[in-house]
This record gives sequence, C-alpha cells and structure tokens, in this order.
Amino acid sequence: MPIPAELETAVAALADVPHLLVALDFDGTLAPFVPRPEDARPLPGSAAALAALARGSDGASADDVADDAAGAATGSAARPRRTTTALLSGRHLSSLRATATPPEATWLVGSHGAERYSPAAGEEPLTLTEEQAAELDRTTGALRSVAERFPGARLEHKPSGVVLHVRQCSEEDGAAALEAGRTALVGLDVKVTEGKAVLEAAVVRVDKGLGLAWLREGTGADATVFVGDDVTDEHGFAVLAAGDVGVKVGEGATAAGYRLESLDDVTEFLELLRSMRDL
Ligand SMILES: O=P(O)(O)OC[C@H]1O[C@H](O[C@H]2O[C@H](CO)[C@@H](O)[C@H](O)[C@H]2O)[C@H](O)[C@@H](O)[C@@H]1O
Repeated sequence: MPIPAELETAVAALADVPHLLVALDFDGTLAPFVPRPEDARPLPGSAAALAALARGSDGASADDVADDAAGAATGSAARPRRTTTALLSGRHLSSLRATATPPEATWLVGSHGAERYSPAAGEEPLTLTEEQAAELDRTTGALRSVAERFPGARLEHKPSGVVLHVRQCSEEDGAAALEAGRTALVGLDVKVTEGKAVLEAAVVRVDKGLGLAWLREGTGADATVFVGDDVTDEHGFAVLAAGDVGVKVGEGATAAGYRLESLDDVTEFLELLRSMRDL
C-alpha cells in the first residue's frame, strides 16, 4: 500500500529538523512475527534504511550530545543537522542485540524501558532489590507451572521479568494458558503486560512512554518519529508532542497520528525518511 499522503507531508516537514530522533519498535514493526523469539530478524530493506539513518548520528560523542541538548534548550541556531536512531523494544537488551543486530550508533531501550543503552555512555546497570529478585523468583515459578500444563507454551526470561509465550500452542490451549497465567499472577507484586500471544510480568514498573522520554531527553532531539505495532507501543505514542510523528503499524485503536498497514510499508516509510534526511 502506498504511504498515505498526510504521512508523506508529515515526513517532508521533518526534512530540516536540526536533530531528529527515529525510534522504532522491533517485533511486528521491523521484524515479522515468528514462532520462536530468537528466530526473528528485521526485513532486509528496513535494516538497510535503519543503517543509513544511523549514519546521520555517527561520531556523536557524549559532549556532542550534551551540547546538542543544551542548544535545543536555549534555541541557539547553527547546530549541525543530526539524525539519531533508537530501538524501543519489549525485548531484553541481549535478545534485542542478537536478533536486530542494530547499527553501532543506535540507542537501545529494552524490557519496555527497564534497560537502557546509549552509544556514548554504554549500558545503564539494572539492579533489582532483594524484594524484587524474590518476587521475580516467585513469579517465574508461578508462570512455569502454567507453561508446563499447556503443550507449546514456553517462558522467556528477562532481567526485569518473565514472559509466558503461547504462539506455538493451539488456539484453545493458548487462550487457556493466558487465562491460567493471569490467574497465577494474582497477588504477586508485578506489572502485568499483555502483548501479541504473550503475557509478561515485570518487577520493574516501566513502560515505553518512560523509555521514549529517556531517549528524547538523552539525545536532545528537536522532534521524534516513533513507529510501533503493539498495545505496549501506545505508551510511547501517548508522550509524543506537536511536531512529532507517531505511526501505528496494522489494525487496532491507537493514539498515533498515522497508520501503515504492513511491515513492507514500514520499509518504504523508513526509506522515505532516509531520503528526506539526505542520508
Ligand atoms: O516491543 P517489541 O520489540 O515489539 O517486543 C515485544 C515482544 O516481542 C517478542 O515477542 C513477540 O515476537 C516473537 C517473535 O516474533 C513472537 O514469537 C511472540 O509471539 C511475540 O509476542 C519478545 O519475545 C518479547 O519479549 C517482547 O516483549
């Protein structure tokens, strides 16, 4: 499907923004859904466009980023044009790196905002309190006992939580496993997030809105593009402001201003953005 005319217009308006942040969800946006999370890979065209966009932020040192943030705050002119790329994912960082193989200059936010990496400062350590670690153990035990009852169900472990995956279950077993998972989590001190064929319980209470706010503040960007497909991405769309561009991929209610139908459309959109930014 061609890119909607109003989205093309919005992208054209981003051409001369001094510092543009392009933040992208991974699964369902850059990478098609597959049965096993470790097998997901970005569409080649999207990976190529992301690599080209990332070249727009090459060489940004911590000082550059601080100067840029200061320049944006004071409105001072004559800042060089920069495009910073970021992945904002529910995946934990090591899984995101292994599957997305992001360009070096790309900022990374994993585990829905709990894990954060910037090219200049590296990875922010995520340390659980004793209580959180104990709650994570209890939560893992509760969801493990659910996964064991349903053929095809499996667990994914993150530093901040645990995920019950049901994509490989029959439709009936998947629905029953998710319901059993919800019940098993009652009374545990966790944030429960439902995604596409997953139920996640995290002991760190964050969301993609907080992750996107961290990216905007850290990069000092003047405007943000955020593309995502899932209900968890709605927290990101909700913090976008005037001049930003939010794009929802696929069907479903959304706070995003624009919509694309498919992952191939995302490739086309990123390619358009790349050419508008002369990268
Ligand atoms: O925020 P995202 O980058 O979209 O990550 C969301 C979740 O993605 C992964 O699960 C989803 O993709 C899998 C691979 O295609 C699929 O098998 C699963 O059914 C999907 O829910 C990842 O495994 C989760 O940890 C992420 O939270």
